[in-house]
Amino acid sequence: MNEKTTAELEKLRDLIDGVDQQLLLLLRKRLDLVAQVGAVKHSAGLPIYAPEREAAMLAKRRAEAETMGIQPQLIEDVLRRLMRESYLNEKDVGFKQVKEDLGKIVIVGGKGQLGQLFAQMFSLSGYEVHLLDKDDWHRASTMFVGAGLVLVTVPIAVTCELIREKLAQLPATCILADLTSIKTAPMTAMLETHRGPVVGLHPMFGPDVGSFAKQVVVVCHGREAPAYDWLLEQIKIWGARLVEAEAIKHDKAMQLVQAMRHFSTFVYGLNLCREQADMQSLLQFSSPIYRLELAMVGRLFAQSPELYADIIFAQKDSLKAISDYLANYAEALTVLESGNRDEFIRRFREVAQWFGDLAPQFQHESRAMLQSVNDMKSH
Ligand SMILES: C=C(O[C@@H]1C=C(C(=O)O)C=C[C@H]1O)C(=O)O
Repeated sequence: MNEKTTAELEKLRDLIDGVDQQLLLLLRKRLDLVAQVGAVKHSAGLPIYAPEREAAMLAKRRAEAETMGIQPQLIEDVLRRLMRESYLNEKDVGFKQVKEDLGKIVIVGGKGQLGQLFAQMFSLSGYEVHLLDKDDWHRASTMFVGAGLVLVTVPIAVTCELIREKLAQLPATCILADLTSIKTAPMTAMLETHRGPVVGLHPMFGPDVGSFAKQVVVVCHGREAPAYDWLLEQIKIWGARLVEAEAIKHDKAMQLVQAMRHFSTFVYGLNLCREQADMQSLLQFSSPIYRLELAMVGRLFAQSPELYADIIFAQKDSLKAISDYLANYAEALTVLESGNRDEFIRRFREVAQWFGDLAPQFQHESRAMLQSVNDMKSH
């Protein structure tokens, strides 16, 4: 670089630094305004997440961007990232308490990660929360006196037994709820053990989400829905979307959504390990999609093996879903072995047709994800 270029670049870079500093000031200002919105919502008992407001705001800003010669997607990306920040910050203000005369909430398995997350959300909403963990059963009967909600969030393998053996003496008006990732067996156990209101919940996210905004919670109705309506309302105020489901249908979906997928991910990792794959060069040569794939596989092994064993072993019928996958894999392999390229293409088309409009939609979605993956690279 000659001196002139250096000087020119330096001048322009100073100006850019100035603009970025102004952006910071504007961000500070926006965060403060959002905090005020949070306070207003808190006192009015409004949900943290306002999808209509977001859609209207995004549409307006996109149109304005267009007239200014800015890619609409750029402002949309920036605003969506800012809105994520808003959910996190609004959360700190706390939430409206929907049911003020509930009495205690006891979280069984309260020291687990999901238990702690729910404990935090209930506390932020003004409820009196008690945690009951493995070593606390000697105090359980006193803890259950005056409880308005007992929420079970223990490993799947012990859920039903624990419900039947330990939760038979709850106050009659107390709500019994669980967060287990299968629903049929725990629902049956709760309904058979407790005479009062029963509801099954399955949060479709892990404990590391910063906020409930836009997250999905599956609801399986048990008994006396009006008694636990406030609980569903409360979860909506936290920003989550509730999806009602029949326990059997939910469990069937989980054979694919959870058991089959986690098991395939496990085998993918197992294979990399057995093959002694050279991770450094895989990373070096990775395209964005492969980087994302490695991240999704690798993140499994950063988590608890017991948790995943529980999820995969939870339903006997998952074995069928997984065996079918293996059969399809083996059969597709024979196409490859026979060198029948036309047959491969025929099947490819068949699957593409089956995906229909979803295939291009997924391509569009994944493009944005892949760009974020690439943005995250620092060298
Ligand atoms: C700030 C608000 O709350 C949330 C955050 C928004 C934002 O950051 O602009 C917009 C809508 C809400 O999901 C609001 O309702 O205006």
